[in-house]
This record gives sequence, structure tokens and C-alpha cells, in this order.
Amino acid sequence: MNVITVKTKEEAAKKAVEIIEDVLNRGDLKSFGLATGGTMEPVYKELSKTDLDFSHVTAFNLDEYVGLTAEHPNSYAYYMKEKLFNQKVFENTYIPNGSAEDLKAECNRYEQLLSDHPLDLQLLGVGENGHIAFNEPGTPFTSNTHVTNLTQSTIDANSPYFENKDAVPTKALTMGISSILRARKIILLAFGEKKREALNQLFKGTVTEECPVTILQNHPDVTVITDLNDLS
Ligand SMILES: O=P(O)(O)OC[C@H]1O[C@](O)(CO)[C@@H](O)[C@@H]1O
Repeated sequence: MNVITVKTKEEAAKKAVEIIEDVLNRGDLKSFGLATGGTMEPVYKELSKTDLDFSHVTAFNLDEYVGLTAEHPNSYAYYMKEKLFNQKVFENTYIPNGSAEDLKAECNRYEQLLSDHPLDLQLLGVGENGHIAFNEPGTPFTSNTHVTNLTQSTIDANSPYFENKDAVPTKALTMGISSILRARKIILLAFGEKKREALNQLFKGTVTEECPVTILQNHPDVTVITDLNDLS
């Protein structure tokens, strides 16, 4: 695992963009896995400032809340438009449809798209409880795209983005851990004390489904970018 320590989120975003640019310029970025959440905001801000051309790149997002349409301001589809897709043209952009009538069928459709477009690069954040995408503690490492129940920890962490805690959906569609691990290269960003325990587990913990991020110890190409400098 490659670890890059930075002082600020802006510096982290610049480092992430350098890696993305490198993969893109080598012609190795056909399928690009994207994440949401506060962590990714500076990355998309930085990417939007560049003249990088994603018009031959297909984007896949990790997850979406169940019950929110793409027009809902708290949906990840809306987030992606606001933060990146309005600024950068992609060949195609895919996000699980959280308002699909048949959620199981939607998960299967998404997983099929992913196997048709194997991910070259995946951006990842991490939850305070060690979740990656919305794979909460206890999710099998063999999981593909599925419907998940959000834990109270995740609902609490994401509630500042909503009117109140009761407005946070309790379910989501998420790429599975197996879907994520198939990405050729992974960049994980994590900032602030709230992420310390998750990163401690990633660097020093036992690989366990109780802390999903630990599975990245077994991935051959992971770069972690963080402002926590006394960890590894
Ligand atoms: O970046 P944040 O807002 O701390 O969230 C951490 C992770 O949890 C999620 O909210 C769940 O997918 C991701 O969007 C994010 O990568």
C-alpha cells in the first residue's frame, strides 16, 4: 500500500488528480469508479479546473440512497451533476437507480454493466465505521451490488447533509466489496480525526468483514491519501 501524507484537503485533491491524470494520459482510463461524500468534494473541484478530457471515459458511482430520485438534492446523482458532471463530459455516467421499482433487478443490471466495463481506477472514501461505499460492517467480502440497510453510525455521519436525521434514507444500493476489489487501481482519501480508527484498522488491523476497509490490505494497487501523519 502506498501512503501519501498531506497537510490539507486541497493538497490531497491535487495529489489525487495527478494520479488520475497519469492513468488517463497513459490511455488506461476507460472505466472510472467515483465516490461521493464530503471527502470527494475538493477532488471534483480540482478535477473541474483541469483541461482533462473524460469524453472517452465511462463513470460508475459506488452507491445511491434508496427512495431518492436523481432530482432530489440529497441524491448522489444530484451531487455528481453539481460537483462534476456539469463541468466535465463523460462518455457515459452510471449511478445505481435508488428509485427503481425492482431494486434487486437494478442491482443485477448495475453489476452486469460493471462486468462489461471493468474498472481501471476507483476513488474511495471511508466511513467512520470502516465502510467502503455503503458496505457496512458485516458485509461479506464476496458481495456484489446489493441493497443494504444503513447503520446508525452512517445515518448520523451523513445527517448534516439532510434537513434532519429522520430525513436520511435508511437503505441504499451499493456496489459490493467484490465489485470494488475488481478495480485495477484504488485511491482512498480520508481526512480528519473521525477517520483515524478506520485508517488504523486499514494499516494495522486484522482483515475482517467487521471492518470492510481492511480488505484493501489484500488489493495489489492501493494509494491512501490522508492528512493523518502518525498512522502507518
Ligand atoms: O466523505 P464522507 O462524507 O466522510 O463519507 C465517507 C464515505 O461514505 C459514503 O458517504 C458512503 O458511500 C461515501 O460517499 C464516502 O466515501
